[in-house]
Amino acid sequence: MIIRKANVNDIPGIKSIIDHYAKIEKMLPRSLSELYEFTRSFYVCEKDGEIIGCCALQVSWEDMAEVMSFAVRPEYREKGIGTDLIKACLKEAKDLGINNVFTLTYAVPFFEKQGFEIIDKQLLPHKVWSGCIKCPKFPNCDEVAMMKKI
Ligand SMILES: CC(=O)SCCNC(=O)CCNC(=O)[C@H](O)C(C)(C)COP(=O)(O)OP(=O)(O)OC[C@H]1O[C@@H](n2cnc3c(N)ncnc32)[C@H](O)[C@@H]1OP(=O)(O)O
Repeated sequence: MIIRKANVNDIPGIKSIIDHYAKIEKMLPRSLSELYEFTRSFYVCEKDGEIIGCCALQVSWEDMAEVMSFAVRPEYREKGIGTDLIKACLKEAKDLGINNVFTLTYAVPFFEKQGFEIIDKQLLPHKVWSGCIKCPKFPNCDEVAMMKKI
C-alpha cells in the first residue's frame, strides 16, 4: 500500500470513490472534467494497483490551501489511510510555504483528531466560494469550515 501523487490514470478510480460518497450525500460530486483539471493536486493511496483513497490539496490564496475531495473506500476505512493522506497534504503545504490549511467538511471529529479547529466560514477568502454555485446544496451550505495552522 503506498501514498503517492496522482497521475491521469488514477482519475477514474478517484471518481469511483467520490461517486460512492456523493450518492449518499457525504461528499460533493465532482465531474471527470474537474478531476482531470485537479490531477496535480491529488494524492492517492494505491493497493495492488487499485486506488483505495484520495485527497487533494488546492492552493487557494496567499498562505492558504484547501484539503478537498478526501475519501477512503468503505472497506479500507479506520486503518490509518485517511491520516496518511492528510499528512501527505500537510507536508506538501509546508513545502509550498503555506502555513494555513483549511477544509469544508462533514467529518468534523476526524479533522479534530488531525489538529484542525472549527472556524467561522466568513474568515475564508471569497474566492473559495466561487465553486459553490455548482454545489447541489447551494445556497444552504451545511459543511463545517475547519483550519489547521502548520
Ligand atoms: C474535505 C472533504 O473532502 S470532507 C469529506 C470527507 N470524506 C468523507 O466524509 C467520506 C467518508 N469518509 C471517509 O472516506 C473516511 O472516513 C475519511 C476519509 C474521513 C477518514 O479516513 P480513514 O482512513 O477512515 O481515517 P483513519 O483510519 O486515518 O482515522 C483516523 C481516526 O479518525 C477516526 N475517524 C475516521 N473517520 C471518521 C469520521 N468520519 N468521523 C469520526 N471519526 C472518524 C478514526 O476512528 C480514527 O480514530 P483513532 O485514531 O482514535 O483510531
